[in-house]
Amino acid sequence: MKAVSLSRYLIEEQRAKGKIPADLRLLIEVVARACKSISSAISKGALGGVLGNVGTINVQGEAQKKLDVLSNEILLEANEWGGHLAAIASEEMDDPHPIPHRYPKGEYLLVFDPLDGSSNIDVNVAVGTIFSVLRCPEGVTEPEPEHFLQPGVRQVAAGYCIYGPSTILVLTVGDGTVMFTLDRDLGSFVLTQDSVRIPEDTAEFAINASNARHWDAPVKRYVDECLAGKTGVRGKDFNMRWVASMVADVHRILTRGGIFMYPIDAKCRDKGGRLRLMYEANPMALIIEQAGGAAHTGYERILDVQPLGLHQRISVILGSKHEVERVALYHREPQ
Ligand SMILES: O=P(O)(O)OC[C@H]1O[C@](O)(COP(=O)(O)O)[C@@H](O)[C@@H]1O
Ligand SMILES: [Mg+2]
Ligand SMILES: [Mg+2]
Repeated sequence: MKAVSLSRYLIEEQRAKGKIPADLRLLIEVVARACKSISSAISKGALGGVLGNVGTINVQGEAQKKLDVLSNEILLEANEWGGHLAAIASEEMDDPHPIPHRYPKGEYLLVFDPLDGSSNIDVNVAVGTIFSVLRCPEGVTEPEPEHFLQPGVRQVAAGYCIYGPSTILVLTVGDGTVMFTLDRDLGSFVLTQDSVRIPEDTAEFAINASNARHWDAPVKRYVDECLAGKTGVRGKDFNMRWVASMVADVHRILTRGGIFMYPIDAKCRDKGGRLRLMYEANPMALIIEQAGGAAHTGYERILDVQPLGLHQRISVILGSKHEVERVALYHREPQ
């Protein structure tokens, strides 16, 4: 069977379902091209001089890694001349980046986490890029931060690229979730999984257990019940995994099911949570829902949250549907 490249897939989707306008297709292709460059830089490791810190602090107050900065530059450079965008926002930039020579029809807003899982770069563990595409509101010529503040349901596309043993691009345009693997010999992303489906049940959970003493009661109850295994109320043993790269933890869930939690807790309550709404929670929530999973804060569906800030943080509980529903139920029940 002939390999289906990302470009061919997008063109066929555009023709068959009219789902992907030409501008959006080109925008996704530009992002994918940038991800190939990031993948290449990462694979060089110490030989490419890309490990370690730069010595600067980003808008989140976190030390920037050389690869955070480089990935951001690669994505900016690729997209600012693409002509399909009105503005770009990133984890690594305080404010939106305007497009210098905006094509009159540049009607999209691109938001990204250029390098997710930064703490794993120097130890050679999988990292990734997460992106979200929104429509620029009608009549807006110079987008301001407020124009990005649209609930996740309004995303027209979302995806991530994981740089692991292989480089895989996962994409949704709101019509299912698909995966492409980078063929380094051909230099192109090739479709390797159509219609990704997450099993509704699971016996695997992911949470940073070092925060256990800060957790709220519903999360503690859920994890305690998993840990009790066969002898507890769940009547089955659970496995636990935590990569500390959201892309890698989400990728495992898309591949074999599971639940991922970075819930709001006493430690991060004043910030609203740990993970970022616009370029981590929202794109991942769309990808997960489009694969039959669920994504919740514990109190509401992530995609329904009205963002209040570009770099807003939020509680995240996502993955196998029945497990996410169970955690949400524990949040509703009186403790
Ligand atoms: O350090 P912790 O608590 O394990 O947090 C890990 C989480 O932080 C993140 O690395 C944050 O992403 P960035 O590297 O883009 O800041 C997530 O990918 C991951 O789920
Ligand atoms: Mg991240
Ligand atoms: Mg990051």
